[in-house]
Amino acid sequence: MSEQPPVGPVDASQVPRYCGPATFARLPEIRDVDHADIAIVGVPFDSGVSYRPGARFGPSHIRASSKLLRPFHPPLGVSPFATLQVADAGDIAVNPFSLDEAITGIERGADALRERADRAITLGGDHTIALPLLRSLHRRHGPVSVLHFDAHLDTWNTYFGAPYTHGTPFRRASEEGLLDPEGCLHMGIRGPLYDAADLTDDKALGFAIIRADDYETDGLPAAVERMRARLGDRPVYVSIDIDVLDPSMAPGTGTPEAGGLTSRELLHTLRALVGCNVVGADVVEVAPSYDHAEITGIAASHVVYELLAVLARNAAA
Ligand SMILES: N=C(N)NCCCC(=O)O
Ligand SMILES: [Zn+2]
Ligand SMILES: [Zn+2]
Repeated sequence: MSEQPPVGPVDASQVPRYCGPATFARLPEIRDVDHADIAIVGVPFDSGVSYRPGARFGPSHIRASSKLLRPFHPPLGVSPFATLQVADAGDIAVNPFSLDEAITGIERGADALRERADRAITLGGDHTIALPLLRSLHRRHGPVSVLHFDAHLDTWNTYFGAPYTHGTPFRRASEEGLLDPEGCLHMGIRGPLYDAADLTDDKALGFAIIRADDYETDGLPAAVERMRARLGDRPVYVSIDIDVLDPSMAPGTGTPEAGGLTSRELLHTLRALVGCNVVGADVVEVAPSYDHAEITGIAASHVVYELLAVLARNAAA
């Protein structure tokens, strides 16, 4: 952290919220600060989707839905933007016509951003982007625990013979040795699979599972306790597919599944990461064309804010 107090968001008592800037939470752009503790960066890319497209517009939608965020987070008793220098690093612009080039471009963009910011929270984009982000992170941290919130496993092998898709990033990451197989965990899994073997394959890749149903049968505190026990003090990458939420609370997404978490359950679970070594995060699969009244965008922006509050609380400890 630098000596100067952080440059914070535009003051909503001076400049109404619906006036610019278009950055996340009306924060400064990264070029306006010396160094950022946390960068918010967009990856507007959705060429890896298997069903509804549109997550390329996720970053701008989440930013637009983040204007009402306020400075103080009561449950954790922190002011994230006053504790940490958070800045918006804009978007990593990648090739929409070549998955291979896009994946290399995202990795290079993430590497370059690390020169200017200690950690990044990435706004997707479809879930394909987690693979290059994990490749980049591996260079700095070695194998990490992935804490993966999603309706879907995303450890499938290929789609139409293609290895890089939004349903396959964590299988590729595991094969490449990017993950700590003792510490990876899916949260919120539900819905139909292709085959029972999907689950045995997933387990062999190093993932444990807390299902959406477990929230119902065992309750939220048990889910949180199991999560913390699995993560321990390992470096954790938090990957949040917004479709982990029930479609009623996140309609704006490409592969919705009934029976998901409430946004309250998700925010509460994330809050329990206080004290964990969170080294990076993404929020993916927000597809605004299927959203209504910014329901999904607001959920995603609060998810980012919750992560920022956790990181601020950890930094203040
Ligand atoms: N990563 C997300 N959102 N979805 C993966 C679903 C892949 C499928 O169509 O089976
Ligand atoms: Zn999903
Ligand atoms: Zn996913």
